[in-house]
Amino acid sequence: MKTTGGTDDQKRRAGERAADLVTDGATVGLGTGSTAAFAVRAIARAVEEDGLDVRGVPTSFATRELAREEGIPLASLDEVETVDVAIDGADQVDDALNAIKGGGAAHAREKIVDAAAERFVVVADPSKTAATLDRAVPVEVLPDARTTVAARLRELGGDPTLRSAERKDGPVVTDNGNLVLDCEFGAIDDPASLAADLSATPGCVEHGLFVGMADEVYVGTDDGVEVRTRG
Ligand SMILES: O=C[C@H](O)[C@H](O)[C@H](O)COP(=O)(O)O
Repeated sequence: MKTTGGTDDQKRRAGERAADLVTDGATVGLGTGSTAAFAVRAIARAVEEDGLDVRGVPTSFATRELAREEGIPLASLDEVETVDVAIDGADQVDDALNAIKGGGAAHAREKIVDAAAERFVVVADPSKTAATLDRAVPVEVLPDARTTVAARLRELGGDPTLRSAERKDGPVVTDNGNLVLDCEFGAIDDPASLAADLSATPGCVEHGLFVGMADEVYVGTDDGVEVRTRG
């Protein structure tokens, strides 16, 4: 379930500008998705061409593969306690820098890495920005809990749909072996309250609401990068 309408040039500008934040010796959270991939490639170029000394912490199988191919030294999630800077994409970002993530079903690991970061930078294109979050919220669930979690999501006013795989029969299975319910809530006026309700639902492994986490959002435009900062 991808919801992107930006251009590659917009995404590239955002990703490459964010990659400039990475300094020598840093532990870097490597986000997932088409926008974060531009940052991953830019970091890899700095490693190869400038001898930048980093270790990357990938947030998904796909990002680990990309970073490995591009030659970024890696550490796995269970080897790090803190991350200096995390650069990650988003499906939607509101004016308060709250985000919906998980269009690629990577939000559980992304949230762990992004929350461990001293500085968490979202990279996006203008199609991702909105005054109020209103896209479907991905909810990763233990497979056996999908029915009870779906019932709870309906109690919370949502309309959940089991995410289907595009190129195989059956559902999407996350990197963690779980399923994803995409839940429409309409306009989300109080993301913090909804996030707390989702986190308190037994069987919900992680949801895609990233509330109060991003320090900055870099929005790539047709001629530059707009930097939005918390506060
Ligand atoms: O699970 C995937 C992630 O949350 C992505 O960061 C998000 O879906 C944005 O991806 P993209 O930059 O490809 O739109």
